[in-house]
Amino acid sequence: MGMLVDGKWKDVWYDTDSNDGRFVRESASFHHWVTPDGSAGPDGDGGFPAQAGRYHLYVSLACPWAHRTLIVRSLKGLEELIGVSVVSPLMLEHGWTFNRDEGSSGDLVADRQFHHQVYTAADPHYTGRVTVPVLWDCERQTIVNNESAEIIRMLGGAFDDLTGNTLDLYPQALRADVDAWNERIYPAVNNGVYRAGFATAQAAYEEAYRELFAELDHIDQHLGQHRYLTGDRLTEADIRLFTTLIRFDSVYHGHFKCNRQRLEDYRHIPGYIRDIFQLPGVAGTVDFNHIKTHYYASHRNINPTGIVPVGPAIDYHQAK
Ligand SMILES: N[C@@H](CCC(=O)N[C@@H](CS)C(=O)NCC(=O)O)C(=O)O
Repeated sequence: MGMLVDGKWKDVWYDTDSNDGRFVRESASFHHWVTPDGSAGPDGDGGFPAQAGRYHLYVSLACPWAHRTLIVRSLKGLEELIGVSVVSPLMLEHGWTFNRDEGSSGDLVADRQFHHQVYTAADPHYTGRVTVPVLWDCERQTIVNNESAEIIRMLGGAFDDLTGNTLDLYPQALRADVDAWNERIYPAVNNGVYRAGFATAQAAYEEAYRELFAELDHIDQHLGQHRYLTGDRLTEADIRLFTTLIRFDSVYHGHFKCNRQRLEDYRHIPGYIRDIFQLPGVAGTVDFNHIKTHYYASHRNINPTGIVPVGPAIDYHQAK
């Protein structure tokens, strides 16, 4: 685990000391946009037209942020257009690395050894964290974007003329509602589990824990009346929430001490998780071996033995 400083790898853990023991997630650094015709995206730059075979995703199957991009790639029928390289689940002194062990693919673009080499290929003087997901442009040999929220938005629309897929995960009429859910779910839930798990002070942990379960209670209540967050239509807000929920009972409940209760003990959340898990193309993106191995065996400051728990035994294929 570490970061790049002026293009050089440094093995350092997150700095929580300067924030009273709180984990503060760094913002992503690459914000270019793929657009249907290469015209300028929200960043104001153009030059990234949607084309089959041009873009490539670097993901970890363990990572909830990267998982969002795999689900949207699948739901939007982009498997043939956008390739994927899967890193090793272990993230240790070199950060994310490439190998071809169980479920990992190696770097299918340039056979690199370390994921940080993808970043220095884009910017030899890059300073910052080296994260997944990354959307790579094989033609310009650079990182288009490394923010999952933006990548799923692009995958959700930019390639529609090529695929003919019209599923709209950010429909105009629901945008305000989707934005509002995203805004409350990111700090309390998506990042909330990390704020609890990576806290290095009791008060910081408890603050995150309280906000997390208050929001989960709210969501459970809401799902008593609605199939999805914004009503009867699946949107990107559901996908963003799902990738945290599917990891919760296996990892966050124990490893990150988010243990007031399991999600399976809620009334409506278990059915919601299964609803999304069982949508065509979603279950194949979920890999509990990578998920559990990554968290329990990579964060040695939290779990020094690196032992990966065998359970829990939860069947997401069953109706609930
Ligand atoms: N804002 C980013 C966050 C991505 C992120 O933090 N990914 C984690 C994996 S779950 C990572 O690569 N961490 C490595 C690090 O922080 O050094 C996104 O949503 O794409």
